[in-house]
Amino acid sequence: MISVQSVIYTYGPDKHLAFPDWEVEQGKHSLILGGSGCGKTTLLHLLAGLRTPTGGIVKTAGQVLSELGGHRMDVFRGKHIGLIFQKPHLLSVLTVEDNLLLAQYMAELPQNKKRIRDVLDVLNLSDRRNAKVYELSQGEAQRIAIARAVLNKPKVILADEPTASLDDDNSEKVLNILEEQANVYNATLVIATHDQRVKSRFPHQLKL
Ligand SMILES: Nc1ncnc2c1ncn2[C@@H]1O[C@H](COP(=O)(O)OP(=O)(O)OP(=O)(O)O)[C@@H](O)[C@H]1O
Repeated sequence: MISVQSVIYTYGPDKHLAFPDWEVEQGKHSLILGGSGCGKTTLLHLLAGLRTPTGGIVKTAGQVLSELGGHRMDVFRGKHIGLIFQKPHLLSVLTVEDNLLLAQYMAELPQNKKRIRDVLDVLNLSDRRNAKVYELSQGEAQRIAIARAVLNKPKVILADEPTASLDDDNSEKVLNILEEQANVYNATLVIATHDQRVKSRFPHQLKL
């Protein structure tokens, strides 16, 4: 579950963002919508604990994030929050498997190659396990980023414009996988987007 109460974020003297109060129950899916510059990415960063609000309370996976700091926040994020960005942000010189091992390590979880194989299987990416990331297509790399986001069975999945750079086919695939994976783990799924192809699929929406 996530919730945002009286949250403001200040980038500087001239840039104050105020967010409406908002809640998404455990296992539900929602979109964050709004024009360019309205604060969609900022809100996702607040929900992921990548930024600290100037005021108000952000709860993600039932945890008030301001109660966690530094290293504890990093481990909490690694264990309970799956993050997907517009670009995959994988380490391109490493193999797919090594990128996923790194995600387990960062969350202080034991190395579990079987779990990695299982996730890659589900996403139809088993044959790419030993490929270097720079050898992947854009669509494959985005699906690996989803594999990494769901690897540690997070309670919340946050995706920032996950389909922006994809064609219709890959966009459809990525949305199906995101929804399926969120359902399998009963994770709360939040997608920030202005992609029309995404808007029509999710009735629960926050407009900024
Ligand atoms: N690091 C920063 N320093 C100062 N201002 C920033 C910074 N990051 C974002 N902003 C400003 O904060 C506002 C919200 O930015 P944000 O990236 O959250 O919007 P967005 O809705 O995700 O936009 P887009 O759809 O174009 O990606 C914008 O006006 C932006 O210029």
